[in-house]
Amino acid sequence: MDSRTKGKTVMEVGSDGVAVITLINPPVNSLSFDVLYNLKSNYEEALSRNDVKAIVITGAKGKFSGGFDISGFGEIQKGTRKEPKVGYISIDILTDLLEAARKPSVAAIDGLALGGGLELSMACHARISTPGAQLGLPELQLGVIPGFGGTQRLPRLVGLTKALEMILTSKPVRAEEGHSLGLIDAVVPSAELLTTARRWALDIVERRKPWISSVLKTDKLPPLGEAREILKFARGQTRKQAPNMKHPLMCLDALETGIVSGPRAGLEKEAEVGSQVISLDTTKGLIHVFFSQRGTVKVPGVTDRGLIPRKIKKVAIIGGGLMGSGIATALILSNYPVILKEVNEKFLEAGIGRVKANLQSRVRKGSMSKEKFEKTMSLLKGSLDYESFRDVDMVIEAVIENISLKQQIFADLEKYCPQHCILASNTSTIDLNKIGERTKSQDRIVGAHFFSPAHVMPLLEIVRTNHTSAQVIVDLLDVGKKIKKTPVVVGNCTGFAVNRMFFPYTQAAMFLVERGADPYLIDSAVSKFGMPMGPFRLCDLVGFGVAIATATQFIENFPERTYKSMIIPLMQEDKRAGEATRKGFYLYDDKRKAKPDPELKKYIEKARSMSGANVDPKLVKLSEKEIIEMTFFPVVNEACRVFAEGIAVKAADLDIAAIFGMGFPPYRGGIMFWADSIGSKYIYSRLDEWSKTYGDFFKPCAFLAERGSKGAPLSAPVEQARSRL
Ligand SMILES: CCCCCC(=O)CC(=O)SCCNC(=O)CCNC(=O)[C@H](O)C(C)(C)COP(=O)(O)OP(=O)(O)OC[C@H]1O[C@@H](n2cnc3c(N)ncnc32)[C@H](O)[C@@H]1OP(=O)(O)O
Ligand SMILES: NC(=O)C1=CN([C@@H]2O[C@H](COP(=O)(O)OP(=O)(O)OC[C@H]3O[C@@H](n4cnc5c(N)ncnc54)[C@H](O)[C@@H]3O)[C@@H](O)[C@H]2O)C=CC1
Repeated sequence: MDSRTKGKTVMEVGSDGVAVITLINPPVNSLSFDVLYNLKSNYEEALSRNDVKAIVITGAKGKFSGGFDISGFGEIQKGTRKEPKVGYISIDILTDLLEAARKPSVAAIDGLALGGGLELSMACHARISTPGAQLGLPELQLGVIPGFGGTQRLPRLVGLTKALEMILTSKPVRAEEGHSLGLIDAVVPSAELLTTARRWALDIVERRKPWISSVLKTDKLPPLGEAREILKFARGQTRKQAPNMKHPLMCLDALETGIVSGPRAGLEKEAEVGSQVISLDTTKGLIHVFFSQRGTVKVPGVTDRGLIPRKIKKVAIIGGGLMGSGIATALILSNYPVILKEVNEKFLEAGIGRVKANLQSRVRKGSMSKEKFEKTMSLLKGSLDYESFRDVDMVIEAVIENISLKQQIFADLEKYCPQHCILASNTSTIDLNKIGERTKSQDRIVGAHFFSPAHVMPLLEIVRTNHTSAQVIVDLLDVGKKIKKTPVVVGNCTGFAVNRMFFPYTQAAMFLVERGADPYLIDSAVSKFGMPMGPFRLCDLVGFGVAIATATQFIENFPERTYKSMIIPLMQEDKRAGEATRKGFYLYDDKRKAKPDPELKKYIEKARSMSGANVDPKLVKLSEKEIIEMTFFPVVNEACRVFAEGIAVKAADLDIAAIFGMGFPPYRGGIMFWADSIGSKYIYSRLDEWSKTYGDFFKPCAFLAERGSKGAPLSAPVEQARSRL
C-alpha cells in the first residue's frame, strides 16, 4: 500500500464467476476516500468483465467495516481535503453504480458493519452475516447523519419505527436480531460466510433468490399519514432530548423526504443535509471527542514502552460504603473475584447488601438474569481482616477521606499483600504521596479515582505520582478497559484533574448567589447549556458532607483562589444536607422531585452578611450567556493551570475528564475545546476584568494570560512543559 494512501480494496475473481472485493483498511476497514474510490474502480471492472456474473463484498480480517473514515470529516472541516460533489458516493457510486447494476452483489459481513459499512451492505442485493456481528448506524453520535443512503434504505428494510430507534439511539443490533428484522438474509458460521455469500449471489443470478434493491422496497413502510405521525413524535422527542443539536432533526428531514417524495428525493435530501452537518460546531465537538476518548490510553513514556499488562486475578477493596460497593459491583460485573473488607460484621453486611442492590436493580430492569445475578454475586467475598489479602493482585482503598486512616491502611497493606500487588486509593482529593508516606512501596501506589455511582459513571481517573511505575499504569489501564471505563491518566495533586475543575464551578455559583443572582436561574441556564444539572442541584445530589470535605482540602491547598462561602455550612447546621435529607438548595418530595424553596433566601442572606458581600445589581440581572461565562470561565482557568502544571499530558484528556467526570456536554467537545471555540483572548479579558472588580477568585493564571495575550489556542501543547509526570 502506498504510504500516502489510506486503505484499499482487492478483487479476486473465482472460477465460479463471482468477484470477491475485500475492503482493507486496518484496524476496522473504515471507508476512506481511497477505499471508496478503489471500490468503485473494482466494481466497474467487475461489471465490465465477461467472466464475472456476480459480486461479493467483504472486509479483511474478520471485520466488514466500521464505516466512513472519521478522520475524513476532520480533513473536510479543516479544508485539507475537498469534499466530493454532493451525493457522489451515496448516489453515483452506491445507488447508480452498485445497486442499479446488471450484476447482483451480496455483502458478506463478519464482526461489524457500522455507519457507512452497513450502508454499503444495504446497497447490495442481499446480506449474509456471521453470528453476533454488530450492525448499526451510529452516525448521530458523531454529529453527522447516515449519509450513504442509510436514511432511505434502513426504514425500507426494517420498518420506520425500528429504523428511527436504531438511528436516533445510535445503538447497534446483533446479526440474529438483524435477521429477524429483515436486515440480514442469513446468519452463518464464519467458516461458511464466503461460500454462502458466493452461492447466494449466483442464486440471485439464476433467480433462485430474489434480486432486491432495498431503496425500492415499500412493503415495510407505514401508510403516509401514520409515517408522518411517527416522525412528528420522533421530532418532539429529539427536541426534548437533544435541544442544542441540529443534526438529528436534519436527519429526520431526510427520512421524511424519502417517505413523502420517494427514495431518489430522499437520497438527494440526505446528501444535501449530510454535507451541511459536517461544518456544524456540534459535529466538530463530537468528532474531537471520538478521537480524544481513544487517545486517553496513549500515554507518552508509558504505553509506548512495549509493556504488557499483567493479569489481575483477584482484587481486594477496603471499605464497603458508597464508593467501595460501587467499585466492587463494577469489578464483579467484569468477572474479577473481589474481597470486600469492612470494619465489622454490620458494615460488611451493609456493603455486600449495597452490591446486591446494585445488581438486583439490573435484574428488575431485565438487563440481568437471575442465574447471572447469582453467578456474579458468588465472585464477592467479605472479610474483616487482611489474611485473605495474601494472594491479591490489586487493592483499592475506599475508606472515608481521612489521611491518617489511609496512611495506616497502606502501611498494613505493605505487610499483608504480595510484593507485586498494586496499592490503589480511591481518594478524591488527598495527595497520594501523603497516603503512602509510611510505606516503602511508592512505585506501586496509584490513584484509582472512580466517580459516584462507580458501577455506572464511565470515567476512571488514574493518578500517578513521580514514583508510580509505568507497569502499574499499564495494568490499571487494562483493568479500566475490562470494566468498560474511560480512563484518563493524570498527575498527583490535591483534587487531581476532575475535582480541580469541578471546584471553581460550584464556587462561582455560590459567589454569584451571594451577590444577588438567583440560584434557580443559574441552574436553569447551566442545564440549558447542556450539563445534566446545575451546580446547586448537583450539590444537593452529592450531599453537603462531601461538598464540605472537598472544600476543606481546597481551602487548605489553594487558599489564594478559593471563595469561602458559608451557604452550605449554614444549611448543614440546620440539618439540611441535600437530597438525602430531602432539603438542600431544593426541597424534595417522596419521589425525589426537586422544587425551589423560598426559605433558601434566609441562608443566602446570612451567608452574605458573614462574607461582607453586597448585592450587585449587575449580577442580579445576568443574562444566561453571562451566567455561563461566569460559572465556566473559572473552570477553564483551573483547567489551564492543570494543563500548565503537567497534571494532564494533553488538553484533550481534560476534555474527556470534563465530559465523563463532570457531565460537560460532549457536543461542545470538552472544556478546552469549548474554550478554544470561544477564544483565549476573550476568556482572558473577561476573567481579568472580573478579577479587578470581584477579586482573586477570577484572576487568570499565568498560562491563560500568556496565551490570551496572543490569542493562542489553549489546547496547543505546552512547550517545555514543567511536567510532573
Ligand atoms: C461525506 C461523508 C458522508 C458519511 C456518511 C456516513 O455514513 C458516515 C459514517 O460512516 S461515520 C462512521 C460511523 N461509524 C462509527 O461511528 C463507528 C466508530 N467506531 C466504533 O464504534 C469503534 O471504533 C468500533 C466498534 C468500530 C471498534 O471498537 P474497538 O474494537 O473498541 O476499537 P476502538 O474504538 O479503540 O477503535 C480502534 C481504532 O480504530 C479507529 N476507528 C474506529 N472506527 C473508525 C472509523 N470509522 N474511522 C476511522 N477510524 C476508526 C479508532 O480511532 C481506533 O484508532 P486508534 O488509532 O487505534 O486509537
Ligand atoms: N462519595 C463520593 O461521591 C466519592 C468519594 N470518593 C472517595 O472515596 C472514599 C470513600 O468514600 P465513600 O464511599 O463516599 O465513603 P463512605 O463513608 O460511604 O464509606 C467508607 C466505608 O469505609 C469503611 N471503613 C472505614 N475504615 C475502614 C477500615 N479500616 N477497613 C475497612 N473499611 C473501613 C467504613 O465503615 C465505611 O463503610 C473517600 O476517600 C472519598 O473521598 C471518591 C469519589 C466520589
